[in-house]
Amino acid sequence: MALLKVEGLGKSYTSDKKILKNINLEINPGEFVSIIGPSGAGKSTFLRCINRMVEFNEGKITFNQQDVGSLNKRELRRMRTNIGMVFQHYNLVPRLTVIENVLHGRFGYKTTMQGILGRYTEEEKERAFELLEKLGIQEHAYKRCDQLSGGQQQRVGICRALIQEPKLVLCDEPIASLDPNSSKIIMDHLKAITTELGITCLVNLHQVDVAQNYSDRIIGLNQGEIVFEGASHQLSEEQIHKIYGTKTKELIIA
Ligand SMILES: Nc1ncnc2c1ncn2[C@@H]1O[C@H](COP(=O)(O)OP(=O)(O)OP(=O)(O)O)[C@@H](O)[C@H]1O
Repeated sequence: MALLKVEGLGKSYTSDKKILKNINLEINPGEFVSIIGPSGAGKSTFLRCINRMVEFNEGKITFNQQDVGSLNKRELRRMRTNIGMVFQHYNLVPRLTVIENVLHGRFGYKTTMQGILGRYTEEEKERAFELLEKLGIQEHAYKRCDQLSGGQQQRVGICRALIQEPKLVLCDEPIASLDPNSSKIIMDHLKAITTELGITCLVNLHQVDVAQNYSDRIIGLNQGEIVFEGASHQLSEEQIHKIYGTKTKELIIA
């Protein structure tokens, strides 16, 4: 059974323009799926509709057998503990330490007061260190996040998402601010750890070659519509042209 089912999804921010148009798709447990498409295609909007960071106007989203659109505030908060997010600009608290930022991923499980006081169990702290170790940054645990490189900060962002014990991780252009070396490290880690933990991953990407290298499946968005959906090896030059409206792959990657 699909972990995520999207039916007839539509989103407009203003009355004169539809950003997402009749999006239909299913994501199965354990899949690694990339969404590609030109700037403004609606990739971020789509990702944000899934956990209702952005409210959608039309259609239905079913996550983990729950009708996302019908959840009240409290139910939504509970559902969001099952969905981790990784952002382009990491969204860490720069003046806090690495370990504190990772533990923030447990916020959804805490009362407001526990969260404010930073009350975490020994088990949670141990898990945070385990994840930092898996991502190769345990030696930085007590450094302030703003002392780390971009690639290291993104690894903290991934640890923070994973400590939630999510069923799904949504990654919104996780390597857009990184150089090619750091990008490879991040994608390798993301793929390896989500595979190891059996976590489903939905990733917005600008780089077609990266999507092809890491994904089980690729979804191509153009002007708010799905214009391609298939296994990575099915993405031909012609399909890429259709997604981006360009003639060569070089133009897209540049
Ligand atoms: N909060 C908002 N209010 C109004 N319009 C918005 C808002 N957020 C996004 N948009 C518009 O929606 C369209 C799609 O934006 P979105 O960020 O989802 O695209 P994208 O494919 O992720 O683009 P990029 O790759 O550049 O991040 C754009 O035209 C954008 O200007």
